[in-house]
Amino acid sequence: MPPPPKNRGHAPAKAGKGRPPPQQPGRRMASRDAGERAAFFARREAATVLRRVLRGDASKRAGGSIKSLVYSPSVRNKRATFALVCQTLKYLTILKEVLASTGVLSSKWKKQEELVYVTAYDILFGQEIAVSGPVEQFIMLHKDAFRMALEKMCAKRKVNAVEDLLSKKSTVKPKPRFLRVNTLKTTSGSVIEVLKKTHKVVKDDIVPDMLVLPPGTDLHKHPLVTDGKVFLQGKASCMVAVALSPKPGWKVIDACAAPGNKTVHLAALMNGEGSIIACELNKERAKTLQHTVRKSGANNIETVNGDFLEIDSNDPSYAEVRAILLDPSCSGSGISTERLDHLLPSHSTACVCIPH
Ligand SMILES: C[S@@+](CC[C@H](N)C(=O)[O-])C[C@H]1O[C@@H](n2cnc3c(N)ncnc32)[C@H](O)[C@@H]1O
Repeated sequence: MPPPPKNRGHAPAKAGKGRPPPQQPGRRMASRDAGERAAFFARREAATVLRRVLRGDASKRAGGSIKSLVYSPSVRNKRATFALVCQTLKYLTILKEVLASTGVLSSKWKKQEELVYVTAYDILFGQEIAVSGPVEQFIMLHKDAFRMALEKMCAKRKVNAVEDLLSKKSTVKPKPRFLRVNTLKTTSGSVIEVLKKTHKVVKDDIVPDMLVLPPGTDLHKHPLVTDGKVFLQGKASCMVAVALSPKPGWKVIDACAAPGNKTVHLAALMNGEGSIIACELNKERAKTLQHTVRKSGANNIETVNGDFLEIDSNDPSYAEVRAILLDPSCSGSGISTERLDHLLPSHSTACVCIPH
């Protein structure tokens, strides 16, 4: 028998499409209300991301990674949205089988099937739902039928819990949280002193001034990050500037620079001495590059919004250039574990495991 779902099955409130219902009078727990409303919107944001991810996967075209889609400016509740997308993908084969076996998906709901999957995940395996719209009402209406279908699946496959239906292939070893100390502003020793009060932190054994923290450590809002004293940069990304090993005083071109993590890493390795010309073709990304440069405190970087291919190599101002860092595709974005590709249907053909 599958374990009982965590939500307690509140009667769904009436709501318009895409809009949560008004707050119920008499409720005292304002923060809980806010959390429920945030969850309502996170389900919609997760459904939009899921649609793009699944379409990209089905068409075998390189769409945006889950992370890049979630971290786009249009997504407000990034943390909850990311968790919902990943969890829904993990349970997707089971959810599809449950919905198919109960035969409740009319053409109306098929048009919004990603929202149905996300909401079904949230109601069957996730949190208690109180703030609801039409899709929540639809899932709540059929919740008992879905639970029975889950029980039948477990019985048929001779497993005790729904989690036992999940493929072992769908889990990968979580990666540590890497961060790079910006030596233009601080030292590894100072950062370790601050972080060790709250986290387990060690120095990386390969990349200088890289620190390693446990997987899942969230430092996005930590003052060290917001002040530009550390950059949340992956290990592979940091190896590039280290491999180039620019010396203080060199003149270097970063040809494809935005968002600028490697540019400012170059500046740190050069101890802020010499000069870096950072080219970025895309206008919006050039603004991000400028922001990264400002945050790093480097004052030897000239940003250029333009095509590095149009640089006139005969121009005497480039005569002194000692090295070019060329990173047209991100060192991390092509790695399947970074992109969480293992969660996609095309990577998990045997997502439901059937014991012999
Ligand atoms: C993978 S990203 C670079 C990441 C960056 N090195 C970092 O570590 O933060 C590639 C960037 O190159 C830019 N780009 C592509 N072709 C370019 C060109 N011909 N000239 C300048 N920038 C270009 C893209 O707009 C994109 O922002």
